Amino acid sequence: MTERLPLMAGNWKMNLNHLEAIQHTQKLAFALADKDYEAVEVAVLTPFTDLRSVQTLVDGDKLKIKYGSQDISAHDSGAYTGEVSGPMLAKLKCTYAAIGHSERRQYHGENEEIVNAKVKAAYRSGITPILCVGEPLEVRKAGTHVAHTLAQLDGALDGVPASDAESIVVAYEPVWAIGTGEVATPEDAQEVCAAIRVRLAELYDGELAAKVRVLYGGSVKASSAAGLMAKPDVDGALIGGASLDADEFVRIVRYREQAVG
Ligand SMILES: O=C(CO)COP(=O)(O)O
Repeated sequence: MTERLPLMAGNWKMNLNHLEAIQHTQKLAFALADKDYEAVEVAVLTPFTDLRSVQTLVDGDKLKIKYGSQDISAHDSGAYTGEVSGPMLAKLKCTYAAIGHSERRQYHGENEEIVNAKVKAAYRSGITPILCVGEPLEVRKAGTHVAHTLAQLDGALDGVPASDAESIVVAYEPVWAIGTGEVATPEDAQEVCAAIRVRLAELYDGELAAKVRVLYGGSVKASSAAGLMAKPDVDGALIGGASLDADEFVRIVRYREQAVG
C-alpha cells in the first residue's frame, strides 16, 4: 500500500494582513518541531497580500512549512484586472493553490468550467491544486451528496492527464460543515473520501488513486481531528477558523496526541 503523508493545511480565508501573517507563521514555526514535519506536511493558504512576507520568512529561516494561495487565475497573463496568475504564484514559490472552494463557487460564480481551467493553470505553473469539492445542505438532505461531489471531481479533472493528476490534493468540504461548528462525523467523511478515491481509480488507475491525498474540511478542531484521521481514506484536513489560532492549529497537526473523540 502507498504511504500517504498526511497534509494539514490552514485556509486563512480573508484574515491576517501581511504583518499578522508574519507573526502567525513565526508562532507556528516556533511551536513545530522536526518530528512534526516528519509525521505531517503542514501548509498555510494565505491571502495574496501575505505571500511575499511568508515566502521571505520561510526562505530566510529555512522553515519546513509549505504555503500557497486560496485561488489562482485561469489565465497566465494579460488584461484580467484583479487576477493573480500561476506564474506569479510560482515566482513566490507557492507549493499549493486552493481551487474551487465553496466560497468561490458561492460568492464568485465559479462553475465546473472555471474550476477545471484553474486546475490546468496551476499545473502549467508547477503548482499543486488543492481541489475543493462538497455538497450543500439541501443535497445532503436529499441523499445525493456522493453523486454531487463526484460530478464536481469529474468536471474539475476533465482533460487533466494522469501525469498531473497524480499530485492533486482533493479536499472534501461539505458546505453545511464550513464555519458552522457542525463537523461531519468520521463515518460521513470516510464515505465521501472513499468514493472520491474510487472515482480517481476509475478516471485514472488504482495506483494513482492510492497516491492522492484526500482531505476533509469543515469545522475541524483538535477535538475532532484524531477521529477523522482514524479513517482510512481521510489523509488530512483543510482547516479554516481553527487555523487562525496557532495553538489550536498545532494541536491539529499533532492529532496523534489527541484522544479519538
Ligand atoms: O472552508 C474551510 C477550509 O477551507 C473550513 O472552514 P472552517 O474550518 O472554518 O469550518
